[in-house]
Amino acid sequence: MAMASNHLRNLNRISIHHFQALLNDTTRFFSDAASSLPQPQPPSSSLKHNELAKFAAIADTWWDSEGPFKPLHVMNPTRLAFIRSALCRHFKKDPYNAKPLEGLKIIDVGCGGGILSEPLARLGATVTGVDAVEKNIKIAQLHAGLDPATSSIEFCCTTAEKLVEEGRTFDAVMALEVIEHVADPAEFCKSLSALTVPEGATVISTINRSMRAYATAIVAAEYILRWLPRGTHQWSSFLTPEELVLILQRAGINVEEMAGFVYNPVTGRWSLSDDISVNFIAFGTKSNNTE
Ligand SMILES: C[S@@+](CC[C@H](N)C(=O)[O-])C[C@H]1O[C@@H](n2cnc3c(N)ncnc32)[C@H](O)[C@@H]1O
Ligand SMILES: [Mg+2]
Repeated sequence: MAMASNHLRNLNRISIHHFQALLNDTTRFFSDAASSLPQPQPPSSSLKHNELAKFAAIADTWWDSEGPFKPLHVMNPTRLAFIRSALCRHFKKDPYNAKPLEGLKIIDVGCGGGILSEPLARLGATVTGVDAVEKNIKIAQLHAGLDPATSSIEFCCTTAEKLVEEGRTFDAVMALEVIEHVADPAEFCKSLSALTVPEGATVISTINRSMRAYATAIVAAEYILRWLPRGTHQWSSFLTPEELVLILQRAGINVEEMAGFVYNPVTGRWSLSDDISVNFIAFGTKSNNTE
């Protein structure tokens, strides 16, 4: 596992170099300030425009592993380990295979710059990444296009609910660090469920609405350590694990596994833990008799 995460980190380092050069060449692409703002959207159950504007404002830093998305980059090997093992177990795939997710159609909802979509594709999955911010999708396409192993990812600026209207379905649906930014979490979960095939899997990660989360994920991360821009998270928008389990259950998804992510300030690494008091991830499956 250590070797795998070093490999991922190296890939990241190589690609950031090429990516910065490509990004410089395409400044014209992004120079129009208006294009960095989310365009007016038709009414939609999940969109919260002030949340989208926050991500549009820092979109060109997605692949800067020392920038505002550093926590996601550092957390990525840990959350990927959880997803990989849960998907392999559920879909009876060999976790020791070089491409254990081969044959699975996976959607990454709220994919941002593609930090999760890319390693999922490298594990063999057929990946679709969607995000409500156009600029994120352009960055994701540019970055994934640099590597033949990720260039086949389908990126699209859209929402889960629009894909439901189009009748799209996937073996596994991911929404990592997104639900705390949507307008209506219960409706969002219904859309994620509708995108999941019967007996498919849904994975959600988010931040617990606990006092510890207020102290660490907001006060420390935004105001003391300045890992994230101030105002990134609203404590009142967080869901407790119990609330998430309930709204997923009402949407037809049974949560089968949950884990916490815990940060070690000495090593600067995240690890999986039973402690779900701050960051947590839930793996659920859709029962056979729901739509
Ligand atoms: C914290 S980022 C997480 C990115 C990615 N999932 C990851 O964990 O690496 C949240 C992303 O969700 C997107 N987003 C927020 N609300 C959305 C919605 N209703 N539909 C689709 N994307 C949304 C934002 O534009 C942003 O890129
Ligand atoms: Mg967040």
